[in-house]
Amino acid sequence: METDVGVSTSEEANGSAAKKKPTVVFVLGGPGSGKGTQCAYIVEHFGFTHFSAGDLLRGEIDSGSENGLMIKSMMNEGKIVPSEVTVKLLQKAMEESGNEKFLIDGFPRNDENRAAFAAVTGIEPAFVLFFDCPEEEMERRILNRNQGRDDDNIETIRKRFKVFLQSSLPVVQYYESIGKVHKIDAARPVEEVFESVKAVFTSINEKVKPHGRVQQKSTLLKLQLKWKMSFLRNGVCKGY
Ligand SMILES: Nc1ncnc2c1ncn2[C@@H]1O[C@H](COP(=O)(O)OP(=O)(O)O)[C@@H](O)[C@H]1O
Ligand SMILES: Nc1ccn([C@@H]2O[C@H](COP(=O)(O)OP(=O)(O)O)[C@@H](O)[C@H]2O)c(=O)n1
Repeated sequence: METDVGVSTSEEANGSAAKKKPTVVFVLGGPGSGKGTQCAYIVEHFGFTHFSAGDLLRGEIDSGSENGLMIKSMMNEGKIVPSEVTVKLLQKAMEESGNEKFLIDGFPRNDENRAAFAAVTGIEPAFVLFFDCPEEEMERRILNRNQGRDDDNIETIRKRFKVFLQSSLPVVQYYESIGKVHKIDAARPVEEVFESVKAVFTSINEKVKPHGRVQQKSTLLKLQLKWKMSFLRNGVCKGY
């Protein structure tokens, strides 16, 4: 079992004493692309805590909260629930978890989600996993899912696909434009998809290990500082 994935924050890389922010990986993809399935494997191998925005919203409905009815009717229409509600649920879940590495699945689903999360938590994702899957395959998977979800009917599924194309894909494109997306071909058997996912997490691990680039750079800076101090103390500091 590999557990190491700790994606260092800029604070860590600079060696400053600033409070370490949690590592967040956003897991995106159309409805039925296999986000939840793959997250379960990632948790098992890499020690993340997984939160599904959809599950948190369904939990809110089941808890009988005052937002429950509003959430239920929006989900039944395949619409995106206001960010205020979803971000609050995610923030609370992260705070209560005791972990500092999170997979957040099905979020952000639109630009409002993305901006609200950044503004409220101050956290930017370490990277984004994007499960790329053709619509016909996603539709087949959802219709076979059998989880008794009210929104897994053909009419709502089509609405969710439309919302995905209009609102969620632009978020993926935004993260692509800043080089944060790892795109995975999700139209393969579960085990094959996970091999690709594993490769992403393993390569991130490699980059932040003691002999990785980030660490080497900060070690070099520390050494340079040490030399300068020693020259200064000995009064032979010329040209530095
Ligand atoms: N690679 C795959 N091939 C075939 N079926 C899959 C694959 N990944 C997931 N499934 C199945 O498809 C359905 C949707 O997967 P799920 O993980 O719930 O998707 P999402 O979280 O993206 O909505 C589930 O019934 C799941 O067992
Ligand atoms: N960030 C999010 C995530 C889900 N949702 C709602 O929850 C529904 C189900 O999302 P989900 O992630 O559980 O399931 P999939 O559509 O990915 O299969 C969405 O269609 C939205 O109505 C939301 O409003 N905002």
